[in-house]
Amino acid sequence: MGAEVVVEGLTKSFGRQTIWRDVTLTLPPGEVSVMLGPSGTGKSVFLKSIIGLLKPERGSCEINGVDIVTCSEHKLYEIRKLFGVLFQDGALFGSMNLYDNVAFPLREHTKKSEAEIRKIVLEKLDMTGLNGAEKKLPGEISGGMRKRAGLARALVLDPEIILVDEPDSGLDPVRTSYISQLLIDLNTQIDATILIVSHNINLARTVPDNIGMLFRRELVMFGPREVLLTSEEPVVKQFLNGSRLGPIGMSEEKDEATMAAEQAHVDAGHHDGSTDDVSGVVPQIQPTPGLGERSAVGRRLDRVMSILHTLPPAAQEGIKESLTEDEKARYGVGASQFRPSPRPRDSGEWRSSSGDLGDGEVAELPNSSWRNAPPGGGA
Ligand SMILES: Nc1ncnc2c1ncn2[C@@H]1O[C@H](COP(=O)(O)OP(=O)(O)OP(=O)(O)O)[C@@H](O)[C@H]1O
Repeated sequence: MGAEVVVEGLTKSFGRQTIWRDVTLTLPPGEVSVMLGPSGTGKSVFLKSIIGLLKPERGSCEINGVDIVTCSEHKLYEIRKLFGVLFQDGALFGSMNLYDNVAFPLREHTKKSEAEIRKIVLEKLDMTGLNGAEKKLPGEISGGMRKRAGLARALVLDPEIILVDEPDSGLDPVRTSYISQLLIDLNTQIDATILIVSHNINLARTVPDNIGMLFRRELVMFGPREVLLTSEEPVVKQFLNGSRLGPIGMSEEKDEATMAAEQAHVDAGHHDGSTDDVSGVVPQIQPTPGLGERSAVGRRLDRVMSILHTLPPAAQEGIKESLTEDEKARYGVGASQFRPSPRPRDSGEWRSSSGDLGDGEVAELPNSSWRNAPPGGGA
């Protein structure tokens, strides 16, 4: 199973520009999480901070008990070996064929023989659907293939945590669906913790177990997918519907007068720019038949059911509706005596800033009805 990543009170600035502050969340081990946010909100900066390529000014990011913000360079080097990273463009070496690109980390960081390396490289190329393409140069293949080659390379050191920066960038919707399926299949096969940074709505709706969103220099939310997908929070609704109506503007956030003018424009019959009316909890992508079940699914269900009473009512409904009859019986859903058992403080629970929540209580967002998980909280 992949490693847990516990982020607490993380703040990152460049000079006087704060990118985000006080970000607190837990990436549950072996689960898939997506960090959403409009362009420029610091998603890539977040990803680079988690792997220690950038140093946040405050807060901690603990992996296997090591805080990568304050640990020594030596420890950081060791922790980085747990990671596989897919950068936006695949970050392949242009002069090397795919085989050598994928073999590169093994030749650099291990003492494996060429025969062992060959076995691993061919296995990872197979997992990413690149059988037979090993002699191609990055310049000779499509963007989607380059991404998959980048993923194959990210897999060769058997990572416990995979970070994926905008897997959909530059891809058409169909290729984006394929890469979404591939990410779920990889999670099924290796049970790694996966964090995807993206602003692709379809990917966010269908791939992750947990979703977070960065906006206005803070983490607006982070929690089980059902929380964000059923959220009435204006910024979340606007983002998920790709609409001009809401607090997100062309570049910076909008003032109230602009929002009112835009609302009047739409009320007068003009289109708001959104492309679909999908709402609520849509089904999550399942592993390709033959690969078996994702181990994360059962673990996540236990975890989510144990914090169900702390979630917003719409999210609770979404989760209950997705349960099979067996699951309902197992968790006592529908029975009047249903009351999930409390979990330990650092179990990745969704919670409010005021601490633990009781039945029927809800968490709060800054300036709105729901809040991100504060210190100790998370997915
Ligand atoms: N090394 C750096 N030095 C100074 N500023 C930086 C650095 N890296 C990123 N930034 C700034 O941090 C902000 C957030 O950038 P980031 O690339 O993380 O956004 P993003 O949410 O990933 O955007 P997009 O969705 O467009 O990729 C931007 O204003 C960017 O200019």
